[in-house]
Amino acid sequence: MTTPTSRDLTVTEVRLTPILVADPPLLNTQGVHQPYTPRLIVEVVTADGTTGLGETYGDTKYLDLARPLADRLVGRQVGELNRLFTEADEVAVDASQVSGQVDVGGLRGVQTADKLRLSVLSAFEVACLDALGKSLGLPVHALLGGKVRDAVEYSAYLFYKWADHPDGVTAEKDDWGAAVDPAGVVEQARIFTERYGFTSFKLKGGVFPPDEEIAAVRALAAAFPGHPLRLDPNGAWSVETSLKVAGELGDVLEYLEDPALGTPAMAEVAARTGVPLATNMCVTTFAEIKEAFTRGAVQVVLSDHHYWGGLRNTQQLAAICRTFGVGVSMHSNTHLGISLAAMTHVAATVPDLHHACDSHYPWQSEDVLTERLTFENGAVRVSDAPGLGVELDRDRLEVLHQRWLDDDGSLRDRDDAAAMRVADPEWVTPAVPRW
Ligand SMILES: O=C([O-])C(=O)C[C@H](O)[C@@H](O)C(=O)[O-]
Ligand SMILES: [Mg+2]
Repeated sequence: MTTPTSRDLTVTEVRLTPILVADPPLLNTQGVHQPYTPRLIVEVVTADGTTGLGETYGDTKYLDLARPLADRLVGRQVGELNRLFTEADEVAVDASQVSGQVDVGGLRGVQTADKLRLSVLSAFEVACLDALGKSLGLPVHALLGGKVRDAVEYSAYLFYKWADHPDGVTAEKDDWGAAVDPAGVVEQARIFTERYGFTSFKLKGGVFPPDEEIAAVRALAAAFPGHPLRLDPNGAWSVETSLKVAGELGDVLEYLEDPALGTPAMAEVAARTGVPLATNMCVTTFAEIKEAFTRGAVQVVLSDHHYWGGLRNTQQLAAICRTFGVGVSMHSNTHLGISLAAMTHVAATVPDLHHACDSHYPWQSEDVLTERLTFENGAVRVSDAPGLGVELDRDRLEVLHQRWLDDDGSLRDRDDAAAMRVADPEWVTPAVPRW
């Protein structure tokens, strides 16, 4: 009989490294992406020398919470995941950071103290699971109950886009070219299929008047007949505009994502169209589920382990969705490979995942991993290596952290409207509904 090796999984250190990563000039209803976007890399180190990795938003209000939460983790066992949540509840959130605030990109739904805590906590939970998995020799999906699929399908995340950031702005060059009309969107979709094999397409809308976006989706439908298509204007439309778009695109859309803002408007749209509605804006917290589901406001919830508070909460969300007959898939914000790995592990464990998940990863030319994750036929293979199955490139981390240190503060909080004002000084965040 073999004696189990004793491992000391006490957390001895939590390293927090804010970084700025290159982001192309992607357009959304708020404005344009900054040339560099903030992320926070979390490393949880245990007494047996294992390091677990996590990643979350890197804006100041997330960083301000991360330090007190990290301090509470030291001395705990990495397996004490439930306690993370009770500890987090005790960390105060500055009310001015949340009350009445639109989030940093204006795109992530309601702001609450709890959601802010959960967004930070998600990175700690993932890092603890990574450390635990590495130490036990088990992949994260096994710690979550095991995978039900070997690969997770993602969709091409199409954006209206300028060829370059505005003149005079320091930025990394990208090779995607511009996409500001239907032909440009179709060309971008072709590049996505050639490079990554995606077969579903989501267009980020709310940028141009709805007729132009309808034309772009029609052009996609003609170029990729029968492929699942989605359009997401981030709540930029009125109920009547949403219904007009649903009427014109109903035959080609897999779903319409957050056409109008908030549960009442979504419920009204849902009641008057047969096109399924998806959301990552009106249901982003457990508290919002009851009203939205009982009113039939959404047919697909796009989970996001960052703002739902980690991988296990994502599984709980999926179970609630299943109970109500609501579909589940995944939302994505500008993220790196650690989060893509985490998304892939949890997605692999969700039995009824019937839609390809979103991922911004192809837009992120920079990462902190020794090896980038890859898409094959539009899917990421589920790693069976211990933990998340990714490795930190400390030199890259240092370079991207140095960029954050060198920044004068103007890029440390994502602000798409401010980035737009560089090109158009008159730009103000559009009032909603915009159309
Ligand atoms: O609704 C969505 O899918 C998003 O908000 C994803 C991203 O935030 C995207 O819109 C962006 O970064 O411009
Ligand atoms: Mg969305």
